[in-house]
Amino acid sequence: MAAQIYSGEKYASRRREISANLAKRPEFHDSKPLPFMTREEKILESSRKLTLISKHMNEIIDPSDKRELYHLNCEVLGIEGNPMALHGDMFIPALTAQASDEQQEKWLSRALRREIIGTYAQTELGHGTNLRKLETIATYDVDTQEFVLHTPQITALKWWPGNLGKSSNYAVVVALMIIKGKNYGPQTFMVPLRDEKTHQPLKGITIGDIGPKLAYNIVDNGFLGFDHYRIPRTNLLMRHTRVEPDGTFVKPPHAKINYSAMVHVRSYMITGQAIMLAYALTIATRYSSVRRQGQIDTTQPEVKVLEYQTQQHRLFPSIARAYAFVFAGAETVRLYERVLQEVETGNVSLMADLHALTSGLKSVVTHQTAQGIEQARMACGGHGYSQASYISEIFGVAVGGCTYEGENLVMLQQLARYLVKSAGLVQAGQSSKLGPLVAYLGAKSDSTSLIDRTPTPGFAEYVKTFQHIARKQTLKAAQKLFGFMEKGDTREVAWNKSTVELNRASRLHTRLYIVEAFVRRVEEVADPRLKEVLTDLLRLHVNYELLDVAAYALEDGFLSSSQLDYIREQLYFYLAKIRPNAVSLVDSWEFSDRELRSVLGRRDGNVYENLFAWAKASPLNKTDVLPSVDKYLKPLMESARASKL
Ligand SMILES: CC/C=C\C/C=C\C/C=C\C/C=C\C=C\C(=O)SCCNC(=O)CCNC(=O)[C@H](O)C(C)(C)COP(=O)(O)OP(=O)(O)OC[C@H]1O[C@@H](n2cnc3c(N)ncnc32)[C@H](O)[C@@H]1OP(=O)(O)O
Ligand SMILES: Cc1cc2nc3c(=O)[nH]c(=O)nc-3n(C[C@H](O)[C@H](O)[C@H](O)COP(=O)(O)OP(=O)(O)OC[C@H]3O[C@@H](n4cnc5c(N)ncnc54)[C@H](O)[C@@H]3O)c2cc1C
Repeated sequence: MAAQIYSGEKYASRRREISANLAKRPEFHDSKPLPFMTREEKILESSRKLTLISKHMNEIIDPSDKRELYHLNCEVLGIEGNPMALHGDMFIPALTAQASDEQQEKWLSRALRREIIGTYAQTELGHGTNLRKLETIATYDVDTQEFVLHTPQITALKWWPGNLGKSSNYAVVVALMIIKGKNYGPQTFMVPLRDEKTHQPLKGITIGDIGPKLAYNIVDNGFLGFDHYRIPRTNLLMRHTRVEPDGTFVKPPHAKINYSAMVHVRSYMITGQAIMLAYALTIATRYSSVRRQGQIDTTQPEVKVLEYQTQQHRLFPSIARAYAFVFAGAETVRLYERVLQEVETGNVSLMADLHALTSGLKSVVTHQTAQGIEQARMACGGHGYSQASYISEIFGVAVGGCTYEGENLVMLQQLARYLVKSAGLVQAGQSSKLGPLVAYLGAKSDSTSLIDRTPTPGFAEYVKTFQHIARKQTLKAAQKLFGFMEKGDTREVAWNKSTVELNRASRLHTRLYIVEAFVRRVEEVADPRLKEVLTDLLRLHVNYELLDVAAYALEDGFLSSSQLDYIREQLYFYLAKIRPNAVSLVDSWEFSDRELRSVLGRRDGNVYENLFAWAKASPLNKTDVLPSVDKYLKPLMESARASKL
C-alpha cells in the first residue's frame, strides 16, 4: 500500500531506508519535544539540524531527488518550517523558471550550493491577492541602467514572505516595473538584502520578522522596505521577459509566466496537505484503537472508541480523502513538470489548464484537510487538545494553506473563469473545443442517476452523477452571470453578484476531479488484495462525497430520496467494512514516530505511559514551586489568611 501512496515501490522503499538511516543518527533527532521550546530555541534547533543536513545529506539521500529531500526534511526538520523553507519551495523554483541561463549560472548554482539563502517576496502589507495593485515600484533609470526599488508608503512594505525576516540574504522580489513613466505590471527581480559576510541589512533596506503566528513559527515571515534601492538592470529575471539597456520591454510568451513560482507551490502542496491530513488521522486512528470508553454491549468490557459508528464516520471519510488527495497530488505534479518542460520550448498552451486545476485543487484540498485535521483532534477527546497530540500544530500549519498561494475563495474564482469560458463554448455549440478536464460539460446527462438501479452500481454511475451535478451548477452559475450582463451590468459587477454560485461550481468540478483521480488509480492496481481494500475506501469516498452534495441532484430529480437512502446505507456498510483495516490504512503511510512528533500517536500504543512521561518532562515541572507562586500567589494567599484573622 505504501507503494500506492508514494507512487511506486522505489520511493516507498527509499523512504524506509532514509528513516532507518536517520534512526541511527541521534544528532538529527529533536533535542527535546518542540512544544517545550520557545520560538528562538526552535529556530536555533532547526538551524543546527539544517547545517547537519547540508553536511551529511549525500550520505543519506540522493540530493537531486526532490522527494527524498522532502522526506528527509519531514523527518528531521518537521512541518513547523525551517530557516531555508522558502529557499527550496519558491526561491529556487523562481530562479529555475524565470532566470536566464546566464543569471542561473550566477545565482541558481550558488543557491543550490547553499552559498546564499533566498526567499520569494511578493505580498505586501496592503495587497496580497491583487497583484496588479502591488505598490513596491521598480523604476528604470536609463542613464545608469539600474532599477530603483522603492517603498512609497507603509502599505507597500513587503509583508509575509517566509524566511525574509532574519534568514535570507537574497530575495526574488515582485514589484511594479515602471519604464519611462509606463507601468508594465508585476515583474520579478533578484535582490540582495544583506551583506554576504556580516549578514547586516544593506543600505536602503529595512527588514525584520513580522512576529508570532497561529503556527509555522520556525519560519521568520518578514517585512521589507526599500529606500530608493538600486539594482542593475540585469537583476530583472529575464528568461521570458527582457528589458533592453535603452528601456525597450520585450514581452514574454504568456502574460502570467512570472507567476510560475506560485503555480509550483500550488502543484506540490496538494501532496503536502495529504500528508498532513494523514499525520492527524494516523494519530487519531491509532489512539482510537487504544482508548477504551463506554460499552456497546453492556455484558462486555468497555470498547475501543474506534468501534463507535460516530468515531468511524468522523475519521474514515477523511482517511479516504487523504488517499484521494495524494493520488490527485501525484497527477498535478506530473502535469506541472510537463508544463515546465513545454514552456522551455515556447509552448504555453497548457498553462491555463494547469492554473485552473491547481487553483481549484489547492482550495478544496486545503479546506477539507483543515476540516479533517480538526475532526481528528476532536476524535482524541481531551488528549487531542494537549500539544502532546501535536494535532494543533498540524492544523495550524495545514490551515495556512487556505490563505497562502492565493486565498481560497479567490482561487476558486480563477477556476470559475475557466469554467465560464467552457460553458460559453457549450452554449455556442462548440463543445468539441472543450479541453479534456471539462469535456464532460458538453455531454448530455441521463434523465436520472443509475445508482441503485443496477445490481451493483459501478464507479461509472457515481462519476456520471458527480458530472451531472458539476455540469448543472457550472451552466447555471454561468447563466446567472450572463443574465446579469444581458440586463446591463458590467462583467465585473455581474461577476461579483454571481461569485457564490460560481465558486460552488468550482468546488463541484474539483470534487469530481478528485473522485476521478481516485477511480483512475484504483483501476490501475493489479494486486487483488490491495485492490479490494482500496475499492472499499473508494466506495466509502464516493458515497460520503455524494451525500455531501446530494442536494444539487435531488432538486432536479436526478437522484431520488430512495437512492439517497441507498447511498446512506452504502456509507454505513463501508464504515463497518473498513474498520478492521483502519489502523493498517493509516500505518501504510509509514510515518516514523520521529516524523509524527506525537506522543498520542506513537506506534507502540503505550499512550498513558508516554503521556505521563511527557507531562513530567514539561518545563513547568522542573521545580515544585514556581517563581510566580513565590512572588504572587503565596503573598496573595498569605494576605487573605491574615485579613481573615
Ligand atoms: C514545494 C512545496 C511543497 C509543499 C508546500 C508546503 C508548505 C508551504 C509552506 C508555507 C507557504 C509557503 C509559501 C507561500 C508563499 C506565498 O503565499 S507567495 C504569494 C502567493 N500569492 C498569491 O497566490 C496571490 C494570489 N493572486 C494571484 O495569483 C493573482 O493576482 C490572481 C488572483 C490570479 C489575479 O491575477 P491578475 O490580476 O494578474 O489576473 P486576472 O486579470 O485576474 O487574470 C488574467 C488571466 O490570467 C490568468 N492567470 C492568472 N494567473 C495565472 C497563472 N498562474 N497561470 C496561467 N494563467 C493565469 C487568469 O486565469 C486570467 O485568464 P483569463 O480568464 O483567460 O483572462
Ligand atoms: C503562512 C503564510 C505564509 C506566506 N508566505 C508568503 C511568502 O513566502 N511570500 C509572499 O509573498 N507571501 C506569503 N504569504 C502571503 C499570502 O500569499 C497572502 O496572505 C495571500 O495570498 C492572501 O492575500 P491577502 O493577505 O492580501 O488576503 P486578502 O486578499 O486581503 O483577503 C481578505 C479577504 O478578502 C477576500 N477577497 C480578496 N480579493 C477578493 C476578490 N477579488 N473577490 C472576492 N473576495 C476577495 C478574500 O477571499 C478574503 O476573504 C504567506 C501567508 C501565510 C499565511
